[in-house]
Amino acid sequence: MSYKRIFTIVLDSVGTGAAPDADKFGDEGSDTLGHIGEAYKGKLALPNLQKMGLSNLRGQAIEGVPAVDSPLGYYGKMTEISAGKDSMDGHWEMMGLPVTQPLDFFPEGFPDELLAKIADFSGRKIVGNRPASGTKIIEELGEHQLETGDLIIYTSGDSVLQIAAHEEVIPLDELYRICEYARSLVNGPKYTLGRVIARPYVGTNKDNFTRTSHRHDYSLEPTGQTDLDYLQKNDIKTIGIGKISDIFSGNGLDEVYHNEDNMDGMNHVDHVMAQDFNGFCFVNLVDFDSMYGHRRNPIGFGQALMDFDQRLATVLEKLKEDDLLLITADHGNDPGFKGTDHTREQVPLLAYSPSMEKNGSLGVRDTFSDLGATVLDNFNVEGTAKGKSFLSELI
Ligand SMILES: O=P(O)(O)O[C@H]1O[C@H](CO)[C@@H](O)[C@H]1O
Ligand SMILES: [Mn+2]
Ligand SMILES: [Mn+2]
Repeated sequence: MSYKRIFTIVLDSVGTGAAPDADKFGDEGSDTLGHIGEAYKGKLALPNLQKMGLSNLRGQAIEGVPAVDSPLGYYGKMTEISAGKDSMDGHWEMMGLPVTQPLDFFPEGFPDELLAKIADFSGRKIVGNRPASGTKIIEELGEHQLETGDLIIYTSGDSVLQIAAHEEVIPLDELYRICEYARSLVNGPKYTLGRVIARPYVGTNKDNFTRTSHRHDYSLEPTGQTDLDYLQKNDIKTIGIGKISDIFSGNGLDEVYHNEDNMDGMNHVDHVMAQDFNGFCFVNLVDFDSMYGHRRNPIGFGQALMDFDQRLATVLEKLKEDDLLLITADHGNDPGFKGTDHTREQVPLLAYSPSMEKNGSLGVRDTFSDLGATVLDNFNVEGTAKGKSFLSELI
């Protein structure tokens, strides 16, 4: 059987337990879903994800979300082979391009030489220059920025250079120009960074600074062809919702929607589901990560999962016989864990189509690339040859 439309929803950072190589990242014991369940003390309710087998795929069920006797479809986990644990690593790997060369990251701050160029280009001084939480650093340096117009540059455990800028001090078009310039400095060979991120915010003082949805990610150009490119070349329609287009620098996508937030993302999913097409719709919902994971807020994270779960009900209802829905994640971001960085975890893999006559386990996949391999297999397209299709297991 082949499906006419495949929808893949990436719940950004919704990991399901430490990966076998978590020790290399200092992430042993991390478990995003498990620790959210614990924080809710049995009150987490995810009826639709539960029906799909969200706890069946785990060794230990999420508190409040028991495993079910007969899941709707197929369930499993995927292990990441990429060198990093950022969104880019996860999504590129899903699309057959694992990031095997570690990218640069700067736990001690960026080299002076690099910052001097950004200061020269922008005519602004630079403050910050260290790993930090984005909300904490604007609390700390935002008022200084209001007074001086200095740029706030910071990083994290990921390969990222982030520029926080008050929208009324450094207007968006200026911020975006500075970020584009910074991007041009970190495309290798000397410095290779996964992402430059514009982080605009508004507010009058440190107690009310709020980041806006005008965030923009400038990713490294994919270093090779991805499954998206192969699909597109073979006239299979490709649609990106949320930050998918940013992550692939627009490559391999026929149609693109940006999200204001998760619910807006689900509106886009509903909109695309109402269209008739033959192809692949790749969705990223980032609020889990940016609003709750990095903020180490398990209650907010759980609420965002419950909100998603409600919207999932409509998606499940509207799926057609020849549609396939895949739900997964790109890395962990355990809100019960130390620090504020992503966590190296395995990710859930849930597969459902109303045409399925059976259910069962897809096991633990050796790489996220199995997802892209399955999509290519379905549309009969030759691609990167990374990953192993599980299409024939879905019956
Ligand atoms: O703390 P904020 O600014 O949300 O930053 C986070 O967002 C980046 C991209 O996900 C991560 O690398 C982490 O630094
Ligand atoms: Mn991510
Ligand atoms: Mn993140």
